[in-house]
Order: sequence, then structure tokens, then C-alpha cells
Amino acid sequence: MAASATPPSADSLCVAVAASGGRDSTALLYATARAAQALGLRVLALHVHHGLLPEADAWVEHLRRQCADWSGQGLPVTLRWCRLDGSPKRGESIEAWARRGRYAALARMACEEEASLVLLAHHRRDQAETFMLQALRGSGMAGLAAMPKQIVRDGVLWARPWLQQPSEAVEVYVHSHGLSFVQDPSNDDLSFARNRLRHHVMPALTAAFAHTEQALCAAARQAQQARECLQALAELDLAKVEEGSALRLPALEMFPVARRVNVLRHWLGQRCGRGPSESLLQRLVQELPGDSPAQWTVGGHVLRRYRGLLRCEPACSASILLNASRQQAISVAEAGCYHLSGWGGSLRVKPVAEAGVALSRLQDCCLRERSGGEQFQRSPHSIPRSLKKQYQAEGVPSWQRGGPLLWHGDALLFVPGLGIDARLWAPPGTPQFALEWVSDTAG
Ligand SMILES: Nc1ncnc2c1ncn2[C@@H]1O[C@H](COP(=O)(O)OP(=O)(O)OP(=O)(O)O)[C@@H](O)[C@H]1O
Repeated sequence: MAASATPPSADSLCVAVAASGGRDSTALLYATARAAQALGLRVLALHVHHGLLPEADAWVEHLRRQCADWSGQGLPVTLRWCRLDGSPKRGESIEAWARRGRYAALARMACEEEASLVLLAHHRRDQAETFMLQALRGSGMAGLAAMPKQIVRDGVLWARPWLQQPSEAVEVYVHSHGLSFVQDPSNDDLSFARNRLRHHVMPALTAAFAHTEQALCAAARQAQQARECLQALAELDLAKVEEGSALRLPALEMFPVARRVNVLRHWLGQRCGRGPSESLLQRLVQELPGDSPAQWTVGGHVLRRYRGLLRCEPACSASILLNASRQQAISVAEAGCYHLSGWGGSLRVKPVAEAGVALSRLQDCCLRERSGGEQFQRSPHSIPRSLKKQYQAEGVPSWQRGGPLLWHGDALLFVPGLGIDARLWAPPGTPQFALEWVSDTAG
């Protein structure tokens, strides 16, 4: 291999390789360092110590020595590593926590080192296993698409240059270059689904169907394309049924079931951060048609049907209000935005020419939850009506009716969604202020 005439400087372009110390990433790191030497690039080996196994300290030491040796031989490689701290969130598996932490740490280290490309050493067998695991979980196209060859995420281009290479080719490379690597004992732990698949299922499948790996990888590639098509269709359909942040249900129901499910999956994925389960989607298709107000829980979100619209909001908006203190004195001395964390929102106070309230009334107020039986007068020419009737007349959705209500003494002064009670409006021509309630979860 030809070596570059001048060794790379600190300013040279940098390629990062995610290095576990295992066989595959050791091979990829070595191959990348040799190619980089010829091209005058720098290579950064990025390692994450998960803090889970006693062997992990020795793996860092192994990588440190290996990179130092290779560097001594003229290869432009340096090691950067970090140790994860923290622990899995409630309900999160150790594997999921380690994966999440690992990718976040790799992205952070790559960005700090100004390496915009990070190589991962997954190969064809890893891809075939991923496809099988997803199929065995009953995943849809997104899961069956398995691992992308490349993807931009967290400001980094992640690439898997060996995704179509058989594991055996990596084995041969490692032997021919006499590379040493570490063995992760957890790769033999049969409590992990991937290990059961690798040790028991894949050998049997390959014995019965020689092209198992190639066929599964081809299926993953087709699933990737199918997923892209479904996404494009969902965008087109969504444009026809979206109204602001809500969906128009009558328009949605015009679509055949499969397209309806596709739109819902896409829309909920965008709003909730992850796709809904298939069972929930099937339930929604059955239950969404209807006129009466209804709601469904989707992970940490609440899906609400009201007057032909479907909205999706973080569930905390409801619980914040339920947990709020039932009564809180407040005093407003000037225009501004007053955040009331216990109530899950802010009260905005701004000057207006009419239909406002005098500042003197706002200096001695009280926030209370709705308790029932309150009366509200919309304008000087109307009569006081129950809040329920006023809400209905104004089309305020049921989940925005929980308060907080603002009282001045025994007089109901302000109701979010309805405004200031006309009986407390300041006389025309005097200084006055409008009120608005802005929920923390709005927008
Ligand atoms: N602790 C780690 N630090 C940095 N990168 C890692 C780490 N663990 C995994 N990777 C990256 O993710 C890829 C896939 O991980 P996986 O757990 O399947 O591999 P491995 O068994 O740890 O090791 P290898 O793929 O190197 O044989 C690795 O090839 C490597 O590029």
C-alpha cells in the first residue's frame, strides 16, 4: 500500500470508526487507517465503555495499546473513549439504555473532534439477523428495513461500509493481517434474543437454505424502499386531511383502511416521537369514526376526538392540571407574562382599548379549578349562562375546560378560552388589560 508523502496534520480531514475492540470493528479500524494513510486523512477510533462488565477496562487498555502500536507503524490513528454513567430509565432494558447511551456518546465525541463521518462495522450477517429479529417481533416496514447503509443523525453521517460483506470475509481479513481483538462474553449469553438467533436459528436456516443471509438482506433492502414509498404517500395524504396540528376525521375516513392506517402511523410517529403499536392502530381504525368526544392514550400522549377533529397532545397537560393546587392567590401589577408552573401554563396580560379589565382588579385575584355551577357573561348585551353552555357555544374542546379560572373576590373574572366576564369589563376610555391563558403544552 502506498503511504502518503506527508503525515496528516491536526487539520487533516478526520474519519471516525466506532470501535468496540471486537473482531469486526478492529478489522474496519485497521482497514480505514490504511486507506486514510494513503489519502492523508486522520482516523479517530471512538470507544464507549458502558460500565457494565468487569472486562471493559481491559478493552480500553487493549485499544489504547493497539492504536499506539499502529500509530508507531505510521498509521494515522488515535483513540478517544468515554465511560457512560447513569442507568436505564424505568421500563428500559439495559441493552436499549446501552445502545442509546453509546450512540449519543459516539455522536458527541465525533462532533467535538470535528469528524462528521462515523463508520460502523456491521456486516451482512448482522443485517440478516436484524431483519429476522424484527420479523419475529411482528414489525412493519420500518423495522424490516433493518439497518440503513448510511444515515445522517445528530449532526453525524453514520455509514456501514461492510453491510453487504459476509462475516467470513472479515474473518479472513483479520487472520491475514494478524489482528488481535477482544472477546465480549455477553455474545454467548443466550438470554439475549440476538444470541439465540445467531447460535441456534441461523446455522439451522443456512444449512437448510444456503442463501439465507443474502435473501434476508435482499428482503431488508426491499422493505427500505417500501418504507420510503409509504412515507411519501403518507405526506401526500396528510396534506389533504391536516388542519393545523389536528386531523379532519371525515376527510381521513374517505381513505381506504390501509391508507388511513398509514397516515395515522406517520402522523402519530411525528407527534409522539415513535410509531404507535399495530394493535393501537387497528383499534383506532375501528373506534375513530363517531361524533361524540372521545380520547385514547398513546404512550405519553393523549389522542382526542372533538367536533370532527383529532388532536394529539402530551399527556402531562392533563396531569399537570389535576395535580395543580386547587387555589392560588395572585397579584398582577403590570402587563407581562406570568408563568404559573403548578397550573401548567402562563397568564398573559396586555393592554387593550376595550373589553379589558382594570389593573386594580388584577392585584387581588385567585386562581381556582373549575368546580361546577360557575356562571359567565360573554358580552354586556347577553345574559350570564353556565360555563358548560358558554363552552359549547364557543366550541371550546372538553379537555381545555379544566380551568384554571381567575376570580376577583366572589366574581368570576376570567375563563381560558372564553375571556373576561363582561360584568367586570372596565369602562370604555379607561386603562384596561386583556388576559390570555397559554398552556405549557400549546404549539
Ligand atoms: N462499545 C463500543 N464502542 C464503540 N463502538 C461500538 C461499541 N460497541 C459496538 N460498537 C460499534 O457498533 C458495531 C456493532 O456492534 P455489535 O455490538 O454488533 O458488535 P461487537 O460484537 O461489539 O463488536 P464487533 O462488531 O467489533 O465485532 C460495532 O461493530 C462497532 O462499530
